[in-house]
Amino acid sequence: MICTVTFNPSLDYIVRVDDMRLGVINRTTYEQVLPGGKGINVSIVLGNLGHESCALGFLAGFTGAEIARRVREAHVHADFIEVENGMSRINAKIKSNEETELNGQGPLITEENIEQLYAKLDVLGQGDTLVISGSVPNTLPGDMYERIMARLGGRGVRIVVDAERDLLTRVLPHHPFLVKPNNIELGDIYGAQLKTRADVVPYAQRMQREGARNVLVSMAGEGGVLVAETGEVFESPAAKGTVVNSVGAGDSAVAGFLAGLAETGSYETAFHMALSAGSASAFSDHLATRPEVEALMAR
Ligand SMILES: Nc1ncnc2c1ncn2[C@@H]1O[C@H](COP(=O)(O)OP(=O)(O)OP(=O)(O)O)[C@@H](O)[C@H]1O
Ligand SMILES: O=P(O)(O)OC[C@@]1(O)O[C@H](CO)[C@@H](O)[C@@H]1O
Repeated sequence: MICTVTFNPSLDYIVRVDDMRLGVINRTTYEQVLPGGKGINVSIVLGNLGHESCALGFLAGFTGAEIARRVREAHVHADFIEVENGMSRINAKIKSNEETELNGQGPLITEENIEQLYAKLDVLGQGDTLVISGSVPNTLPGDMYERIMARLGGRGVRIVVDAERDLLTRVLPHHPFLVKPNNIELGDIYGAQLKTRADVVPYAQRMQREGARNVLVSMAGEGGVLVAETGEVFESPAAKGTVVNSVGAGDSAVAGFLAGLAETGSYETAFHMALSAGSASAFSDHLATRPEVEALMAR
């Protein structure tokens, strides 16, 4: 069984604005609303690739109800916890001359809500995979991911973490199965500017020495690097294409990696499926579908 946890789901409000300017009224030329949050995106792409998963997390208010409806519409098994205070966020993704994102804070999650989540996670055991990704609402302590890993430790659950800074570094001693920083996040952690795939390799290896079993570093149009637990290092440029919406490309890469590994047991194939799923999402206005991923892999 694969489960994803999204502490802070969102409705992603994606708009295009010609020549966006601050301090004036800007009018959109295109708008779209999608269910979002990193774990939810991973679940949707896993489903598109033919792998079932269960989406866990916290939802609140009318936005929460709409996120749940849209996740179910995407045929993902959802088992969210409804919280009482506040509302799930609406994250604005503004596409103009540059891409700008405005991500909200999210609702208040109580200790009781966390206990409800633990109860759902306690069924996981040997052979199961848990993906925990994205930010946590700022009302929660910064060691949430670490606490989950400590609780599940020793049960044989493969844990995948896609998060920034402390949320990520604090889980490394618990030996996550996979971490997926992008090159900028990896560079921020180690105080380095990582522009090329060659720049990234030693830092990905360092993150592996600090505890991660597999380190997948995504690099947008530059492709990515995988330092696998076998000791192998894979690197590849990204497929060429026209970017339509890259929101969720990183989550698609995580889903592609898990699907590729489950199907073939090969880290090399998993790596290429990860990059292809990321690019397939970036090249369309929806998250990657299986035929789109296969077409890019064949290239
Ligand atoms: N411009 C692009 N051209 C081709 N492929 C892309 C592009 N942007 C992203 N991708 C693909 O998607 C993968 C993940 O993208 P990226 O590194 O932007 O993830 P991310 O920073 O985690 O993104 P997000 O947080 O929006 O999900 C890349 O490794 C690449 O394979
Ligand atoms: O604020 P977080 O939790 O770090 O990121 C949330 C988010 O930007 O990540 C997804 C893309 O990866 C979007 O669907 C969503 O809006």
